[in-house]
Amino acid sequence: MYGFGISLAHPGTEVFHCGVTETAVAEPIDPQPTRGRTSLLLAYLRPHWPAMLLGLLLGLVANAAGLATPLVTKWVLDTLGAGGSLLQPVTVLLALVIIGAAISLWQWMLMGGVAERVVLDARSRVIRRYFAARIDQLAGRSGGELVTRATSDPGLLHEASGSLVGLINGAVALVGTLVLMGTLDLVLLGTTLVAVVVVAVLMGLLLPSIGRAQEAAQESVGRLGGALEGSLRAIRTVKASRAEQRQTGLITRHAEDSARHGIQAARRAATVWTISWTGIQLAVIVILGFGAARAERGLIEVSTLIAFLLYAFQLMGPISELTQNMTAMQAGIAAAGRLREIEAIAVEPGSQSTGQPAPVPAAPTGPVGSESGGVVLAFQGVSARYAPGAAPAVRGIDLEIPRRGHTAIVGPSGAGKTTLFSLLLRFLEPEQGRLLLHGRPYPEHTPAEIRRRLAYVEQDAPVVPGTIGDNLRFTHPDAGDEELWAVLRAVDLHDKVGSLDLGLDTPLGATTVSGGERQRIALARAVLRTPDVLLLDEATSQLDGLTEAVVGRCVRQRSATGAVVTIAHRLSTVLDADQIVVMDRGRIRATGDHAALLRTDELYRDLVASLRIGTAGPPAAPETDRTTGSGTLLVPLDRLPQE
Ligand SMILES: Nc1ncnc2c1ncn2[C@@H]1O[C@H](COP(=O)(O)OP(=O)(O)OP(=O)(O)O)[C@@H](O)[C@H]1O
Repeated sequence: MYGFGISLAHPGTEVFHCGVTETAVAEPIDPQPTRGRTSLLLAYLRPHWPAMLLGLLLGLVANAAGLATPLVTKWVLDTLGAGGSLLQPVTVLLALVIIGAAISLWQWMLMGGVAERVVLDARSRVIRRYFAARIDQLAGRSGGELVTRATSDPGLLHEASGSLVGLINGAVALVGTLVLMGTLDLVLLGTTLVAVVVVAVLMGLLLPSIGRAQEAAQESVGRLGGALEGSLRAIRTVKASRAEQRQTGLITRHAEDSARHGIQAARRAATVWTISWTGIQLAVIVILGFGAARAERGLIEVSTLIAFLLYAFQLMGPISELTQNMTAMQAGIAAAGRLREIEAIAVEPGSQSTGQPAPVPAAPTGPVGSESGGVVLAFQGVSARYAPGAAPAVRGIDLEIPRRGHTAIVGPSGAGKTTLFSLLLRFLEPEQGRLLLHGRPYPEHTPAEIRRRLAYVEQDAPVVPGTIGDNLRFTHPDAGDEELWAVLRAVDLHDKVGSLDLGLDTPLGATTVSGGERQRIALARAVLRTPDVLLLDEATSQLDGLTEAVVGRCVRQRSATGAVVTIAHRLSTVLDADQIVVMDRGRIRATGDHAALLRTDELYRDLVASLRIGTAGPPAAPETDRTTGSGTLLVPLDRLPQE
């Protein structure tokens, strides 16, 4: 009946990867002191206190009905012995049973609802926090581990949510039972107390170790999630490296660890229960022997002995309740500690991670500020690093992006090109210097205000879950079908999508489109209502000629009326640029156009050579010094499943 689910828990052992320092909320959580950790659990329960209070009251009433039952049974027996009418005592007995059952049912349903709402609250808070978090706070953690925190850990609060009410109810029922036993016969009570104390001591010794084993099991589940998610994401590499067995063994070991700790917890729980039951049963036998002897000597009535035995049998109820709720509370406390770690993740300025979603800022009505002249974005003496103490990723960057035209950033791997984009998108804050948008310093804008003026195409061009239409509308959910077809035309996907049975409603799995098509879908999303600046991190994998031509066309069209900044890996892109920025070891080494840089900058000449970009020769298939980190996916869009 009272199972010990292999439940959950995880001490807050993980250390935060804490990047930039501006936030005050990323304090590490001390996982140890139990009192402090209990308050973490209480924080999740607090919003539900009115329902919990009602649950407690209902539980106490049901307890009272249960406690009165043996006494009324004695009344029935005494009336029977005296030859009186049984109508009244039997009616009271029946009423007690029915009222007790009805109230227990109500309490059960009420607390079940509370438990679900506690879990929902916790899950919603974690999800909100993830999407409000600063990129650097999530980047250092495994995706699987983060998913476990949103799915499995809040589930552990389910049982724990009723544990406080259960503990109070159980304690009241235990004390009430003992007191009523005392009113019946003190000698028999003494015998019972010995059994209760033995059981309590054993439980006190074993229960904490059950909690610890459950925590260890949950930690292993978290590691399992992290390793599994990472390996599945790299499944092509895993298979190409013939590492299936190795990965299976590695990940299964986490599952085995979890099972080992779970089995430990189950064994200890079984021991506790066996000892408790046996202890109470032995006590009942002793009470029966003692009681019979006392009844024989006329020291107590037989009806008193029967009532006492009924209480003795009932004792297991509150003891079970206490044990079960203490176990659930241990698991809940550990889960609350893990969830609190997530709540301590630093969020971006202006985000509302704990309340309702942030209000959508007003649509841009045009360039902000006129003081910036022809410059849309500017870096002024910017230095940045990814973690305190790490080497700066970029240093002393001074750069202006004109309102119109194409700026291409080139440089060897690790030169800091992507870091410039991270700073522009406010994924990373500068340590020194400042950035300006339309002449206004970045801190005067929220990240959302800045990002709504930038369109960004990631190098890997990930598709988001959903249909082709969902992907295109991701930035502007209100875009109409006409707008979508227009951008599909712009990236030459119009015919292909048009030939699909479901058209824009075709589901788009990340593994069902080729790398080039993914790039074009991402580009289409970015050029739909393109704002002031298009940021394009060019794919390094060899893309098909059509995609390259489409990208070049979009860049040219866009740069005629607005600003385009590319991290360039292709001849055509570099040649097209109005301004080329050469980066090396975190610094801007030279700026100019292709011809000027070829004349003046040795590194640029080397880069050109390594890309086989000849001033005379035809565009070559680029060979780059970067790896893309993404596999090229080989099923073309026109062969997507038609449903
Ligand atoms: N998330 C990160 N955490 C810590 N260091 C990082 C992170 N991202 C980049 N770096 C470091 O910052 C420096 C600049 O990296 P960045 O990614 O900007 O270079 P890049 O020119 O874009 O290189 P690539 O062409 O290989 O992508 C490198 O030394 C890199 O190791």
